[in-house]
Amino acid sequence: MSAWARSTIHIQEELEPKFEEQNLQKSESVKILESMPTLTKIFSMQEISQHNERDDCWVVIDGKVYDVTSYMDEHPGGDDVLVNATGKDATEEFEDAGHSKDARELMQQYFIGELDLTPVIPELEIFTKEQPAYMVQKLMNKVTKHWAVPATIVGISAIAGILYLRKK
Ligand code: HEM
Repeated sequence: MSAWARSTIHIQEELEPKFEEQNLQKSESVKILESMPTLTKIFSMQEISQHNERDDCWVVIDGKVYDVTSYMDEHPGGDDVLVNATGKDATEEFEDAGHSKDARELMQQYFIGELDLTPVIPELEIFTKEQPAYMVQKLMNKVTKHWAVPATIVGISAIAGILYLRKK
């Protein structure tokens, strides 16, 4: 589980069992906290795809992540379809199966978080303080590699110059 996911555990999830265990009254501040929108856990596709077995199965439908492990035996569509739906966005397959309104309500029980939709930014070339030295080095490498081009230009110019002067 990512650090971000760990740090965004639902307040309710944390507090409810403790209150029940100790038979405590909730204070006003706790009630206010509970009425506030809770933070959703965010999972990367890489992390989600590790839960791809019958006894540990997460699926992604419409950007939402569901832990369907405990639903395996009850799923009318079978357990295989759920296992096969792991590691990818299974929205299309879910919709193709024509799930009823009841099925859509039921799935809320298995909701555990959302898919991280942050685009992966390609690593940018980092220019350091040594940039001028780096550029000179790059230029030198190019000249060493393609020395024949400037040498030919200089040679042709010299021959043309000599021929021109001789003509005069
Ligand atoms: C939390 C997730 C899911 C829940 C709660 C769920 C629930 C259900 C339920 C209740 C049914 C019975 C028909 C209905 O009432 O619509 C069903 C059927 C089915 N589901 Fe799911 N489902 C889930 C995910 C999926 C996924 C991800 C797939 C495919 C990749 C899938 C494929 C099917 C299929 C093929 C059927 C059988 C349809 C038929 O025989 O008519 N389900 N599901």
